[in-house]
Amino acid sequence: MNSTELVKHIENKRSFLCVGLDTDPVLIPAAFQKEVDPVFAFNKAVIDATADYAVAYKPNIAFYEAFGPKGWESLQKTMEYMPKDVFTIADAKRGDIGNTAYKYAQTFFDPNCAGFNFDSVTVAPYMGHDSVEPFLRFEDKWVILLALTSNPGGHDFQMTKSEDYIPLYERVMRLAQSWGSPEEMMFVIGATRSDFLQKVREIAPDNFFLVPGVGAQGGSLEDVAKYAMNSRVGLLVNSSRGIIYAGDNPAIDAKREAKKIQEEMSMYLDEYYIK
Ligand SMILES: O=c1ccn([C@@H]2O[C@H](COP(=O)(O)O)[C@@H](O)[C@H]2O)c(=O)[nH]1
Repeated sequence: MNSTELVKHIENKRSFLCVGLDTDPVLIPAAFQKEVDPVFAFNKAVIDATADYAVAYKPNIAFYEAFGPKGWESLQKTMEYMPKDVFTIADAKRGDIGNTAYKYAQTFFDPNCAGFNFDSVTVAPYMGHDSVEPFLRFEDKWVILLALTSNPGGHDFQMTKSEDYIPLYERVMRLAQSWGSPEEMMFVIGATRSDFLQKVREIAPDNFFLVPGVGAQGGSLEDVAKYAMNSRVGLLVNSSRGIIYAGDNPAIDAKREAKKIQEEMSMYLDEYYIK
C-alpha cells in the first residue's frame, strides 16, 4: 500500500488506529478454544469486530513463530482474511547483514516465498544501512525502524549521547532518512515518550510514525495526536491487549474499545490535523 492510499483510508475512516494481533493461545476466550485453529478463529472475530474502526493491523510475529508451523499457519490464514483497505505490519523487529536481511524481507513481502504479503516490517536499525536497504528494494513496501521505543529499557541505549550530545535515537532517525524516503520508511516512537513527541516530529517531519504504548502501557493518545501529527496525519497508533483482550466477546468488547479509540481519534483529527 502506498502513502496516498494509506492517507485516504485514514481520512475515510477518520482513524489512525492499528489493532495489534498479539494473540496468545492461553488468553483466547473459552468459546474459541474448541475451534480447529483457535488463534485464527479469534483473530477473525477481532478483525470482523474492528475493521470499521482500524486502518492497520499488526500481528506481532513472536506470538505466531513461538508455535512453529501451526503458528505460521494461523498467521497465514489471518493475513489471507485481512480486508483489502487495511495496512499490515509484520512486527518482527528483524536486522542482519545484507543477504540475510533480504531473506527476511522476502519472508514478509514476497508472496511467492513464505506466502505473506505484508505492507511493512519492523526492523532494528543498529546493524546500519546495508541491513535496512534490502527491505527498501520492494515496491510499495515499508520498513519501520525502531527509534524511540515504549519500554523502560529503551532508555539504556537510545538516550545515550555521543561527544556531540546527540542521543542515539536521534542519530538513527537523522541518518536513516538518507537511506530511504518518507514514502517507504516509518519510525517506531513509543506513546510513553510524551516528552519527546515534539522533538521526534521535528527530526522527521514527513515520516509516518508507528506508535505503540497507548492502552495497556498507559501512553496518552491525545499527546501523540497533538504533538506528533503532520500534514498527512503521519501516525499509526497501535493498541494490542487493550483491544483484543477487552472481554470474552470480541464482537462486543473489542468492537467497543476500537470504536472508543476511533471516536477519540476523529475528535483529534478535527482538532490537530492541518493538511
Ligand atoms: O517500542 C515498542 C515497539 C513495539 N511494541 C509492540 O507493540 C505492541 C504493544 O502492545 P500493547 O498490548 O498495546 O501494549 C506489542 O506487540 C509490542 O511488542 C511496543 O510495545 N513498543
